Amino acid sequence: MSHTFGVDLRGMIDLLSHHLYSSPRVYVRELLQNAVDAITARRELDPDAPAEVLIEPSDATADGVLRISDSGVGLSEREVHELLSTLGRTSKRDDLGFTRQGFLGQFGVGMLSAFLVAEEIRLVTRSASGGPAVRWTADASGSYRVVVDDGARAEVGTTIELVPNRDAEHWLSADMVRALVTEYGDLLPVTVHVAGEPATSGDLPWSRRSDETGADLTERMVDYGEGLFGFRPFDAIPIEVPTVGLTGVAFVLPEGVHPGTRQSHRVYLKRMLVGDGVEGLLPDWAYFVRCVVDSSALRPTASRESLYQDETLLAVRDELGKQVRDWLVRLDATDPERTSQLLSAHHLGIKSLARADDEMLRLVERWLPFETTEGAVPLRQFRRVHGTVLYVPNVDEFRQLAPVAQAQGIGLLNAGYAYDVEILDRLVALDGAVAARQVRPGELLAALDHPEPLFDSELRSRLAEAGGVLDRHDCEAVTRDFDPVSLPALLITNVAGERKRDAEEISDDADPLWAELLNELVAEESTASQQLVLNCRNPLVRRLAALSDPALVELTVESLYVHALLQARRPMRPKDTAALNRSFLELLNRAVGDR
Ligand SMILES: Nc1ncnc2c1ncn2[C@@H]1O[C@H](COP(=O)(O)OP(=O)(O)OP(=O)(O)O)[C@@H](O)[C@H]1O
Repeated sequence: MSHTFGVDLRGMIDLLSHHLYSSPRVYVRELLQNAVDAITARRELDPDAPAEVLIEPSDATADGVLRISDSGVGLSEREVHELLSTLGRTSKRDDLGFTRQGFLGQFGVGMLSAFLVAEEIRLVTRSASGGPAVRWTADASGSYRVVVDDGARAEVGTTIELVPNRDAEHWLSADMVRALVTEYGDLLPVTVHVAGEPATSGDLPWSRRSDETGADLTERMVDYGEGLFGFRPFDAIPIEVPTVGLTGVAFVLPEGVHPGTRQSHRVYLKRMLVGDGVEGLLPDWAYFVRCVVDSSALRPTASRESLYQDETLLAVRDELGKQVRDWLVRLDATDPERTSQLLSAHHLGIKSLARADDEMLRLVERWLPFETTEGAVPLRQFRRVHGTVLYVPNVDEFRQLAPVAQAQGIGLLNAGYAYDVEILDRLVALDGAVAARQVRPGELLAALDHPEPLFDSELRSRLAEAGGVLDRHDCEAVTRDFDPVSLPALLITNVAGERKRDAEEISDDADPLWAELLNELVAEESTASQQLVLNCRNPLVRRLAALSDPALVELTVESLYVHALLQARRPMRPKDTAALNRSFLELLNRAVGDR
């Protein structure tokens, strides 16, 4: 046996009025929306019908109720029962349930928001389709009365009265109502009067005025943006997506916006404000852009406080992203100075875009300074000098290798920041392998000179005497001659050594065939995972070769290792910290003991 769901009206009213909307303030929007829709419906029948919305706030009426009157299409007695008194029923959808063009409402629940501030709603209406005037009164408990009262109202249209809740009176006062009407309805095509004064202007601020040049419009928009945000935008870009009746302006923020900041945009739908914290209108990379737009076809969620995330919104997001990007490319062609300013303010978003967009990549290549051994230089300039961009993908490694590379006349680029490596990879994909190449620290070794043999063998014997001090740190000593002279030693990772150690660990418990294969792969070369490259030009290293006390040799070698480790900013393992303490205290001891 089948049953029909029962509905507890009081519960529904509570749910919709208190939990759908985030604040009681939306009651103004819902009433305005109904008044404007009613006028739209009447004008479909009679284009010359008056278009008036008048609001008398509760502190301006003798009986303390808020009154809103419209010259709209009105409702017949049957419509009052069917539309006003049935939850979810609306006159703003067609027979197939699609939203009717030109109407703001669509869900058939908005009227209930009046219960956020009112304990009773009274409505008097006369329909444009004839019939007597009707009174409808509803209270928050979910009961309503309908009375036919032809004397209640002479003209076609509707007047709604809200009897304030005891603790919601301030929401219905003149100042509040005027502020809310202007906030939500400023762009509405129908002028709304509050206490006899117009509270809306009806103009889309971004529409070009007849006497205005493009430059004037931009200037006015930048002023408008400053009024909205409290700071002067970098630029204002006109945007338009005709397929969804969208027009507006995208403001490029000046600087200091964090890439993690949520983008939020001011969105109007059919000229009624949805909100100024609406998300998802632009791609994530455009975090430095804020839009103000109006659309006739994007869909709101039922609360009308955000946009419905559908295919259309995704398509609009792509299109708006494209328009911002095109503006950037245009800016680059017409005003390079400003482009470079913009890039330095918002490099992260633009870099992220460059990973998949060739024009953006060229822009980044041309303008964005990268840290290099020659200072902050754009990629293109660096390529012009060095042919190939040699880079290290790690900031600390760059800091360590840069002075050495620089002294040898090798240009090195720091690709250790977000998206750098991907950008360089893309450059290689476009321009070929000659464009950029990652440098392994070991490669730098090959560029360094070998020391003079006599000194080398002397130093090596000292190192041999120092016994296993470097072995303990899984490190092998390498001797080279290089600049800067002031740098005694350089610690680099030995990729081959690391691979060998991993292979050994794996082969311990791998099947014999696999182990053999691995060992073959890493058979030759050193096993240590780090190399301490001693600079034979450095005075301290030179003195090291001449030391006769093996304990002092060991102490010096370990101190040089720890110093190089600190320089390389590698994470300190417990045994490294122990070595640091040991060598530091021992050096101190010797220094103090000598006195
Ligand atoms: N001022 C008015 N004049 C004429 N009809 C009205 C008026 N206010 C409400 N109505 C009728 O009552 C119906 C229900 O209104 P309600 O505000 O609850 O929902 P809606 O406007 O249809 O949709 P939404 O929930 O999206 O606002 C409307 O569809 C409309 O037919």
